Amino acid sequence: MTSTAVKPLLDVRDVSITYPRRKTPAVDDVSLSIGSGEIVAVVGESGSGKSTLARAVVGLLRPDRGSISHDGTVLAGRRTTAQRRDIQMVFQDPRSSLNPRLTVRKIVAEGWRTHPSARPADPEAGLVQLMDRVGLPAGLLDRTAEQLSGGQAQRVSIARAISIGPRLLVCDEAVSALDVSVQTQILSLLLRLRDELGLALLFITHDLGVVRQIADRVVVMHSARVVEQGPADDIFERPRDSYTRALLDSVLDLAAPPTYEDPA
Ligand SMILES: Nc1ncnc2c1ncn2[C@@H]1O[C@H](COP(=O)(O)OP(=O)(O)OP(=O)(O)O)[C@@H](O)[C@H]1O
Repeated sequence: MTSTAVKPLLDVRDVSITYPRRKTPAVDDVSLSIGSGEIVAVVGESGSGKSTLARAVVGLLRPDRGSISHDGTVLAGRRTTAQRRDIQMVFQDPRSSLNPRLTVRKIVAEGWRTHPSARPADPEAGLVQLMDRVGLPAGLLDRTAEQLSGGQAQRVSIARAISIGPRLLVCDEAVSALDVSVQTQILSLLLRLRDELGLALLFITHDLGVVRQIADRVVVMHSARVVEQGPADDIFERPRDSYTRALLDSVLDLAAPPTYEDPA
């Protein structure tokens, strides 16, 4: 009997990263994979290594050990234009990741300069379509980034990221700076983009409530290492690791209904 192994879109194998002048690794022997159209959340407390891992996946940092493969090809050395195009990042705070003086039009079309093959035949129609995809009126194209609300700015960041047709979006705390109601709207936008475009997401967050809303699979990090990973339902309903259980308990405490004392 023959079997054809499906290549994951992204495969992180035994990756370790130590920052210069640091004694302990920021990421220690981490492995995870993401399939096409899959949403994988990496969750853990501040300092557990999540952002370092995200930066390595998009090529901003190079692992000291282990490998990162894209579509079955190990990403070593300089990435090709196609590899860079395929993995895009959305940052935490759209107000600091977007140039406040640039118009939305300039920001969203920016990627077409470095990736001309992604430029649509009719760029203006392409811009209007991208705005529609992220739920913004085309009338905002001539506003500057500083004139946008936080939620609008994060939608523009997402439009910029998807303008060149990536297959994987790395979202590093992409909703943490937003109000809870705006968070929910951005999460449903990301879920819709997964359905419409087949986008995969590597979703970095410290917030288990966010993970519950969006993830197919969850990777729990603690002190630079993966302590547990699996389907979201298993992690939430049958956590095996004591750190995962403690994380879940802390959220359950927060979510517990308030108890009122009878003043009488
Ligand atoms: N540029 C850097 N130089 C040296 N050490 C760093 C650097 N960036 C992060 N670190 C250290 O690496 C470890 C992991 O940090 P990282 O930012 O990846 O964690 P995190 O889980 O994303 O936390 P946070 O949500 O607070 O960013 C921490 O000990 C942090 O202090």
